[in-house]
Amino acid sequence: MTQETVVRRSEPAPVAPPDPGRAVGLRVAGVDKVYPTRRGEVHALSGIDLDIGAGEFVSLVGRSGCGKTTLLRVLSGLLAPTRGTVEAGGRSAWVGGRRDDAVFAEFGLVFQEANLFPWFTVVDNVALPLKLRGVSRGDRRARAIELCATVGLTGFEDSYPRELSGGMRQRAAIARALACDPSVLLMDEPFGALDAMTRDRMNLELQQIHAVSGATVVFVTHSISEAVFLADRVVLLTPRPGRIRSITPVDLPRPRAAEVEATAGFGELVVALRRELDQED
Ligand SMILES: Nc1ncnc2c1ncn2[C@@H]1O[C@H](COP(=O)(O)OP(=O)(O)OP(=O)(O)O)[C@@H](O)[C@H]1O
Repeated sequence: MTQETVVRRSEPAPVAPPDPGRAVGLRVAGVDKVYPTRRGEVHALSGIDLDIGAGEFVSLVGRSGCGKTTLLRVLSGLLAPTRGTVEAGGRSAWVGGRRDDAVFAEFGLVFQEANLFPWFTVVDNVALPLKLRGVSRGDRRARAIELCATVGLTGFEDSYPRELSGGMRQRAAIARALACDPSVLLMDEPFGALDAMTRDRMNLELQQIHAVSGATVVFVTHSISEAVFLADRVVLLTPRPGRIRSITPVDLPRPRAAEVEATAGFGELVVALRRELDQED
C-alpha cells in the first residue's frame, strides 16, 4: 500500500509571485488538422484561432472525439497541423508543417499516464530532462529534490514508481515536466485516471504549482467542473469537424479553495457550459 503525502487542506496556501519573465503566450491561427485514413479523411480540427496569454491557464473541454488531444499535440510539437500556424512568445513554432524544435524544447508535457521509468527512482525520473541537457549530477539532484517538494513528494525521492500511488506518480510526472522550467505546460487529462478525492487534491495543488511556476498552461479534461475550477478561460470544442464553439472567461478570484465549487458563480458557469454541450445532441 502506498499513501498520499500531501496534507489535506481546503484553503490553498499562499504562493510566491510567479516569474512573469519565463511564460510565453501562444497564438494559434487558422489551424486545421486532417487525418488521412483508409475510410477517408477525418477533419479533426478546422479553423482553430486561439490566443493564450503568457501565464494564462486555459482548459480545453468538449465531447469525446472533438479534437482536444489533437489540438494539444499540435501545441506540443508532436503533430504537424495540416494548415495554419502556431506561435509561442511571438516565435513561429509551426509554419507550413515545419516545426522549430527550439521553441518546443521549452515546453513541458504531462499525459494521463505518468510514463515514469520503472528502473529509475523518483528523483532520477524528475532529473532526467536535466541529465539530457547536460546538467551536472549534483545540480540536477538538488533541483529534482526541490521539485519533489513543490509537488508534495518529499520523503519519496528515492522510491521507485511501483512504490507510489497513482496520484504520486502523476506528481512525479508534473515535477519532471517542470524540471526545465517550462514556459508552457501542456497537460492531457493528467488526473483522468485518479479517484475523485485524489483528483480534487491534485487540482488544488496544480493551481498552486501554476502560480509558483508562472507557466502558461493548456489543460485538457472531460470534467467541466475541473476545467472551471482551474482555468482563467474554458475553451469548448465541438466535433466533426473540431471547432471552437465558445470561450468562457472564469472570473472567480484566486487562489480558489475547494469551497468555490459551492458558490453560485461557479455553479452558473458549469451549468452554462453543460447546457452548451447538451445542445450538440
Ligand atoms: N491518428 C489518427 N488517425 C485518424 N484519426 C484520428 C487520429 N487521432 C485522432 N483521430 C480522430 O480525430 C478526431 C479527434 O480526436 P481527438 O483524440 O483529438 O479527440 P479528443 O477530443 O481528444 O477525444 P477524447 O476526449 O475521446 O480523448 C476523432 O474523430 C478521432 O477519431
